[in-house]
Amino acid sequence: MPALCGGPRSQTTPRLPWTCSPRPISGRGACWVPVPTAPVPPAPGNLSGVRHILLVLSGKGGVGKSTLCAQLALALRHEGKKVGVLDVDLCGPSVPRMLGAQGSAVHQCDSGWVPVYMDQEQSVALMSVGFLLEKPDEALVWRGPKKNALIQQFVSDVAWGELDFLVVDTPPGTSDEHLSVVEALRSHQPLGALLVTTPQAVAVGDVRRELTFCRKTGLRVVGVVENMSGFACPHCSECTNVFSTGGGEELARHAGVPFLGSVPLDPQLARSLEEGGDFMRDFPGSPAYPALAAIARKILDAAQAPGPG
Ligand SMILES: Nc1ncnc2c1ncn2[C@@H]1O[C@H](COP(=O)(O)OP(=O)(O)OP(=O)(O)O)[C@@H](O)[C@H]1O
Ligand code: SF4
Repeated sequence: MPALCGGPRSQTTPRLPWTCSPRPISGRGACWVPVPTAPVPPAPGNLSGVRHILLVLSGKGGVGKSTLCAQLALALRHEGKKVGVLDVDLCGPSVPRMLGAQGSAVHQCDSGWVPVYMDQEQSVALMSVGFLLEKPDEALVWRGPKKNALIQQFVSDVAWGELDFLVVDTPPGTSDEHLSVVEALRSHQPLGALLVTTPQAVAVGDVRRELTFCRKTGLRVVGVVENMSGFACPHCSECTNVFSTGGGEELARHAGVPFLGSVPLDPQLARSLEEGGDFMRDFPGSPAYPALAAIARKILDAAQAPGPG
């Protein structure tokens, strides 16, 4: 693992094309805010210690991509893996809040940006534009080239160290940012995509477009997950299908890709996400827990299976 600066941060300027300036963030020291100065060349990368990269995609907003990213990172950690979470949902970064890291600052050291670690063992590392904003609810109003340059820099300039998995949260849809992240990551590691949908037909229709995106960009589809698949009552654990159900499984079968499982709407999960807690540690008896744990195990199996991802 490359040496990360644990002590006072050095004031090394990151690689071109960025110029960086230390900017104070209220009550929590300085963070480095990148300012693009030129078109971005392909970077050699800082991902040499990362074994598997999982891109989490959905065609529609609000279906639970960030939730799945955060919880699968925790579930993989509970399986003894070292995990990184890269949040490239630049306009709606929610992973820092969900993992209780909101308000943390990114530091700079000789090997690049030091991610924010969730624990002393450094078993979950996070990088998000949310750490670079002066105010957590500030909007990033940038045009495509600047966003693409920041994504490139997240890939090339973060000192991830040794990771078993890097889970990447993306914006909804198939935009420029998706192409940028696929291009930026492609040369580094075997890459797979996890497609998230909800049971309603519209979300399933949108996820079909994600499947097309994966085919066109040569991304291996690790599997489909159906989220918000029924409401799990916290009192009796009865699962009520608020919407239709089974759409994700049918879609996966139709597309010839694995179906990894269904996660119910779970009030305990919602609360844990709001509070930034460790759901996989704190709620082993809750209805969403076995579903998430089983999906994480299938991802581990997929990572061990021969193939491009
Ligand atoms: N299975 C679940 N049980 C309870 N609440 C959930 C579940 N999945 C997601 N949520 C809640 O639904 C909301 C939307 O989820 P999330 O932010 O993960 O979606 P997203 O697809 O990442 O959204 P965006 O497109 O805005 O990035 C969040 O408030 C989250 O807490
Ligand atoms: S789901 Fe129905 S049966 Fe279960 S506690 Fe709620 S109201 Fe009662």
